[in-house]
Amino acid sequence: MTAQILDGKKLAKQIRTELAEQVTRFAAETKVTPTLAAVLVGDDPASDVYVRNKRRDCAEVGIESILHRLPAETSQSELLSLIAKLNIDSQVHGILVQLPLPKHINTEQVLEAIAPTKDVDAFHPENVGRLVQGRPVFLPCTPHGVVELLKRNNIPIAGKHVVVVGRSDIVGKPLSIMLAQKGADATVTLCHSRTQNLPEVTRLADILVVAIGKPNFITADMVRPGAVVVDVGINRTDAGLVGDVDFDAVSKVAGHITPVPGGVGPLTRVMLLINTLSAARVSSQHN
Ligand SMILES: Nc1nc2c(c(=O)[nH]1)N[C@@H](CN(C=O)c1ccc(C(=O)N[C@@H](CCC(=O)O)C(=O)O)cc1)CN2
Ligand SMILES: [Mg+2]
Repeated sequence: MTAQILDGKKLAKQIRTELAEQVTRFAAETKVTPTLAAVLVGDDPASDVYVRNKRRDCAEVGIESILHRLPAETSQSELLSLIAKLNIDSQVHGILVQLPLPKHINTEQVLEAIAPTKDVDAFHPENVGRLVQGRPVFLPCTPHGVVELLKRNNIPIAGKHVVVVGRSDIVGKPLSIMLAQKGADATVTLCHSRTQNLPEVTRLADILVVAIGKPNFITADMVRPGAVVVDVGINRTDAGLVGDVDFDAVSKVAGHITPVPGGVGPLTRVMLLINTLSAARVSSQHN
């Protein structure tokens, strides 16, 4: 068997085309251009690429983006005061602080300083709480990207057993909550580094989502034949960019599989655009 490829790059392009029309209509009706402030601290090369790509996506759909590039030595209070300024700037609808931040910065405190109404990453505790309670304002970008990739490829989720490997705040934790929520209705198992007999558990999955940051960790024997495999990992190795799934081996067993690159990553970026437009809509209703 050869798995069907879930092409995130193509789908992201299609959603951006839809979004461009929505942004044009919104701007015509309100005379407001949705605007994202991107905060990049330090010189992590990967973060640099991600922020550049996000800003290119914004330009493509008609969202304005403003880059605030700060040196690695920026202090906690300098960063907090920039966020305080962006919070009260009525021209700014969304604030994105690219992670990871330098080690000396208290990331939790920074994320909590972003106004929840401008928190287009949905990392603020208020937005995480709203997600858990099933009344989100913004959905977190990568988990939303995973769900959209499944839905738009007509992969049923309701009643299916989804095994999520990795319990990060950005991916595994929120994704497992979203999938178990009413409306998505999956049965979810969340696995992590202390899970016993991991291959036995992953083999139970109708849909296996992996987000652990370990190159080629998921091997063919860990996947039930015909399962849907979603690889959220992005690992830079000597062999280039690879996911958490051994793509060549697993694609011989799985029914569907996402590639890396070109799978979940491009959808993560699209969901940020959706949240920025949504933040601008809410803000214009209040003005
Ligand atoms: N503030 C945030 N920081 C981080 C997030 C996030 O959602 N918000 N997630 C990751 C990084 N990330 C977005 O910021 C991200 C990573 C990768 C991609 C992507 O499109 N990947 C491409 C490959 C690009 C490459 O060559 O590296 C792909 O998979 O095809 C998008 C977003 C941590 N930080
Ligand atoms: Mg820190």
